[in-house]
Amino acid sequence: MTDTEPRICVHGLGYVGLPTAAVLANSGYEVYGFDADPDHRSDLMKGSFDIEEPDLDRFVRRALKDGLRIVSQPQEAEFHVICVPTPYDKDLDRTDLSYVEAAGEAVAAELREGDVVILSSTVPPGTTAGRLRDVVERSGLSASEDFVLGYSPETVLPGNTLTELRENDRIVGTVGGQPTDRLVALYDSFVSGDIRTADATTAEFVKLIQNAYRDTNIAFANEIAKLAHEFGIDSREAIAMANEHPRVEILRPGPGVGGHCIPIDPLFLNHNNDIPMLIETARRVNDGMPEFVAELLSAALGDLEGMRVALLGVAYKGGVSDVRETPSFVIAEGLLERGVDELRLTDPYVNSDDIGYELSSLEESLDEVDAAVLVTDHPEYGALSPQTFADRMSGDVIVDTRAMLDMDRWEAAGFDVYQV
Ligand SMILES: NC(=O)C1=CN([C@@H]2O[C@H](COP(=O)(O)OP(=O)(O)OC[C@H]3O[C@@H](n4cnc5c(N)ncnc54)[C@H](O)[C@@H]3O)[C@@H](O)[C@H]2O)C=CC1
Ligand SMILES: CC(=O)N[C@@H]1[C@@H](OP(=O)(O)OP(=O)(O)OC[C@H]2O[C@@H](n3ccc(=O)[nH]c3=O)[C@H](O)[C@@H]2O)O[C@H](C(=O)O)[C@@H](O)[C@@H]1O
Repeated sequence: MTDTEPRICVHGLGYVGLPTAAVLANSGYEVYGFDADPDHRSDLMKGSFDIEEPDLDRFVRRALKDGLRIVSQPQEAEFHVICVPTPYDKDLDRTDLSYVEAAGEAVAAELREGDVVILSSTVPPGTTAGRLRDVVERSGLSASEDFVLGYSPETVLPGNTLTELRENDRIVGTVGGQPTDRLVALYDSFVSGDIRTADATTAEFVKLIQNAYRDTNIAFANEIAKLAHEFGIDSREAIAMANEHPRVEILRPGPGVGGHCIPIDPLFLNHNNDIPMLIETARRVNDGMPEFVAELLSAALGDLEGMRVALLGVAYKGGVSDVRETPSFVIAEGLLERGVDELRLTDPYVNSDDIGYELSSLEESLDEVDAAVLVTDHPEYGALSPQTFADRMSGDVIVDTRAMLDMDRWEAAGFDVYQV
């Protein structure tokens, strides 16, 4: 980089913004990192944060030494990149865009002619060209003449964020017919994937349909699992055989869909319309899986009243510590409602302090329980030994929602194993 390289202000330093700011700084840019949360800012200034991603710690520390400055106010910069939350307000049935608006106001206060503003948060189609544009134009500058306003969705997979941030293809789109070349140049400078261009609304839409596609496909797998159960068939065997067809690729059934994005983003497509039917139904199918898990357990144990049950895995998917929208909590609530007396939760990746709930070690969780439910597909669970369970459990029921255990081996060891 040279002295003439642009400065970049990243607004929001969470799961997306912090790796983004660090990657930009490590690529040689001068980066201001602004987060609205003062505690998070002061932790970051000390190099401390509780976002767990492979290599992120080292990467952020390196950036903080050279290039990334955590600031208590947004700063003037040639590029503003906005990575703030966009939660879905289920009571109002719409996306909460207040954080995007607040960030837009902060950008407007620092905006100069010629700057580029890029929204990276996931939003309903039309947000950048509508709400965000209105807010940023309060600066007195126009998005079609004086500055460039654009959108570029983030598609990183939690657990593999740093790699995907640098390697995934990207889409960049602008509003007001502005050229995309400066956005392309920015991302091209640190991304090895292809950079595609569109208008901002198309770029917003593409992000949403990617996650709705995955949600819908997982729902299909989950529905197949329920049907297979009904017909007394092994769902995994049937799916593996169906997938031998050259144009069939059914995903893996499981305990439901968790995470910060896939259960939420498809809802953004309903914005100002009532068209989605398939997408909404897929949501309901996936949201119904924790109930199906509870039904499997009830069928195996009879009455759940007074039972002790261990839930293996709290994170929403294997190999991560993220518990946002995790099916484990929904399963736990459902089992308690059905009368389960004692529920033990265990997870090798999650800390009790982070979730405000006491977690047990794997061994403790199994002591004298009537049943164990494997919820999260943590890689470690593939190597579980039936002997450890037999030595500790008082019952012999295992519900394996991820089909990770070798049924024959566990049944030979005396367990009744039920798979989703
Ligand atoms: N977590 C993920 O893996 C992915 C998230 N996304 C999307 O990216 C966006 C951000 O998500 P996350 O990083 O996960 O959220 P997050 O909650 O981890 O981080 C957001 C950060 O923004 C800060 N913030 C809130 N208002 C602010 C403001 N006005 N100015 C500056 N900072 C502000 C918060 O204090 C927080 O630290 C969301 O729209 C999300 O849907 C997209 C792809 C992947
Ligand atoms: C289209 C797509 O693959 N989107 C990714 C997704 O990340 P996320 O970790 O939420 O996705 P995931 O690995 O499919 O997991 C979602 C949930 O679905 C479950 N799951 C996943 C695949 C499967 O066959 N069966 C299944 O039950 C997982 O256990 C998890 O609970 O959402 C991210 C996001 O938008 O935040 C996005 O950036 C990622 O690229």
